[in-house]
Amino acid sequence: MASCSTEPKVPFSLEPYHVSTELGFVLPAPLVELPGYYRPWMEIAFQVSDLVQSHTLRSRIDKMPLLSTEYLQSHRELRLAHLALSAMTMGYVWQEGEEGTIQVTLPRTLAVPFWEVSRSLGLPPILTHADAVLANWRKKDLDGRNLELLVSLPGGDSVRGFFMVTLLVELAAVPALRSIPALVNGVRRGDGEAVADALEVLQQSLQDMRDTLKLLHVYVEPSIFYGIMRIYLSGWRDNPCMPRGLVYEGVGPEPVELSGGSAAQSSLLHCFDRLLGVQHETDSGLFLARMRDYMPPAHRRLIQDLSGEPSLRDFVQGASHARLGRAFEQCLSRLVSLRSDHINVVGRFISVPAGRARRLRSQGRTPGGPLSQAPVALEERGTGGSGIMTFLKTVRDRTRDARLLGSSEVPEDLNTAMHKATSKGR
Ligand code: HEM
Repeated sequence: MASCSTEPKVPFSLEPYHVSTELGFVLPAPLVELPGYYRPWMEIAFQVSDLVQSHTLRSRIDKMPLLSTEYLQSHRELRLAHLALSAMTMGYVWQEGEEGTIQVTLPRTLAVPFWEVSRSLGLPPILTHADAVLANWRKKDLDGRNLELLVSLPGGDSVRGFFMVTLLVELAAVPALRSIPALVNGVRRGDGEAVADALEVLQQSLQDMRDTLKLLHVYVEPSIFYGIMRIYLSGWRDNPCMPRGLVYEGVGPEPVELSGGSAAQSSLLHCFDRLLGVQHETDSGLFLARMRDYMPPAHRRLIQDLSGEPSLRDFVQGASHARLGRAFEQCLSRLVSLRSDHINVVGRFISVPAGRARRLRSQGRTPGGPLSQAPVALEERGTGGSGIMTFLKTVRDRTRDARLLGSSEVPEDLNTAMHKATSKGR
């Protein structure tokens, strides 16, 4: 957040940003059906996983009629259409694995409506976090206690586990999102008590997000994630299997490069970084900024607008308010821990199976089970296309760097550097 001394007249509110007080960034009550005209899409979308497994998805999509998008009217209709068309697109592109993509062109009957729906929503024509997680759920029972996915991809229960746990992480963050107006308005007014209260809510949400993230270890099987699911989340940018991108037939002759679906496209941590004054390094900052192009525009605008608010970090530093300082430091410390937990997840779900597959290949053996299907080109890369571990560790370390100088928990190397700097002048 930038420093700014003038106090705007209108209090900050989440109203303009499509953030629900109950569900945060999650789309409330997603539709489960489109008007009957769109049955040819929905019949295929609900069976993507089976059709890929029987290698018949491409031929089904090739025979699909070209439908007009003019009967899609509400935001929720467009979101369901985007989810359905994106799942079909991922299945179409990756049905034959990494070897079978070089010549792929997305057929007109899929490419044209997908392009139009994407343009109406301000989302890119590829599967995003906003599709697979935020708009891909429904209540299974009338009492709403069980949730299920609307549209799935190959990988069985692990796909369900992966998308559902990510959804639960989004829900765990809702109290923190709800406290953003109190936090921003508190800084504007110079009200240390109100800001400390809001930071304590953020701190608790970050802990709840950490606890929820652990569920991945229960509900997702690493070899299924690595060997089967991952390719269907992958995009056609920075991906050696599709170096030139994907041609959207009927849209234009040039291939288009787009990153795959990743929770790096979740708006949560982007907002928390802005609030807490975390500054990312150039390369990782550019990657994260690019991920914002994959978010619903209203959520992207929230992140942008938070950057224009007076700096919370400067406020805390200037306030000499013990509870406020503690709450701020705790938030950063939990955000660092959340990122460290996530690095462990990535180690278990990507680095370990990738290492095993590489070892077997170097011994001239073919990995068995789901690992035999793992895409080799993605070994060192995330589905969003990043070089994984360096990126994630840099992002985590820069979060740590945002801690306040003089904090008792400042890392040792920084203390040493400060000591050297201050003793020079003596
Ligand atoms: C099997 C589970 C997961 C794996 C293997 C995984 C993997 C990755 C990878 C490789 C990246 C680097 C960016 C890219 O290229 O996509 C990334 C980024 C990221 N992921 Fe995950 N992820 C998992 C689950 C989650 C969940 C459940 C969340 C929580 C919502 C999450 C949040 C993030 C965030 C926020 C980033 C951006 C980096 C940051 O801000 O620290 N991930 N993830």
